[in-house]
Amino acid sequence: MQKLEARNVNLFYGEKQALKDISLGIDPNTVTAFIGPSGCGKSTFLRCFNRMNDLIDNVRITGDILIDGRNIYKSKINVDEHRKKIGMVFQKPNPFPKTIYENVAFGLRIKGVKDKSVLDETVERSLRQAALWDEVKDDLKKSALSLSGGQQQRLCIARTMAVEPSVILMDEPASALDPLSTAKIEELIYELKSKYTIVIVTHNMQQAARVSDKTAFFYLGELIEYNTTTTIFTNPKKEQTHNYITGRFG
Ligand SMILES: Nc1ncnc2c1ncn2[C@@H]1O[C@H](COP(=O)(O)OP(=O)(O)OP(=O)(O)O)[C@@H](O)[C@H]1O
Repeated sequence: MQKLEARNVNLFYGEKQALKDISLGIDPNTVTAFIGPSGCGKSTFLRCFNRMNDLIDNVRITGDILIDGRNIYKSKINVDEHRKKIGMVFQKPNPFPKTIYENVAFGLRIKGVKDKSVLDETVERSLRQAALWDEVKDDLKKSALSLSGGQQQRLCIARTMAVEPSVILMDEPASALDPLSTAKIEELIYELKSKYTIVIVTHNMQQAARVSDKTAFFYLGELIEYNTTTTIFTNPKKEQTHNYITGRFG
């Protein structure tokens, strides 16, 4: 079964249609990149998968979004419960002004977990998965805000993983980072797909080519082409995709 599926999704901000009849399926344990010029709807589409667009006024969505075969817009699901299954990492690292430890433990504390050994284990496991443990293990009581931007972003990934989502959505997770931190995030994305299904919005085409299995190219709210990343970058079927990846627009 596909992990994520969109069927004929249309999205309107007021009168303005931002997504036009988008259908696509994403297999579990893969990395999928959404690419396309600014304003083409990549982030809007990404936000459909955790119902984050619900938080924006005047948004109307038609069509179906399925996660593990379950329609998340139609069935009577608990949206908060659902969002917990879907982790999200944003463009700018957004750690809480708390200690490194408390950032990672946050989701569990909200769930009511109080057992210190459970919290300790989860914090360590999540920081290891986010390839940050060795850098911070002696500083867990320090403020998360004392970390570098790249470390803060890995901390946010650890915080996301601590609550064990099955899907991680990433909206330009490395665009605010230096090349070394970007490389670390890319390595991490590659490793994480054994456990998670990852969808990443990126402006960086080399990044899409490096980390993703499949790539979806969007233009003016339409999904123009969706295929294996190798095909999109070496043998695209549509002229618009070809023009975009060769830098003729966008
Ligand atoms: N909250 C909003 N209210 C109204 N219109 C919006 C809102 N968010 C996005 N839009 C519009 O929807 C369209 C798609 O925007 P979106 O941010 O999804 O594109 P994008 O491809 O992710 O762009 P970028 O690469 O610049 O982040 C744009 O025309 C944008 O102006």
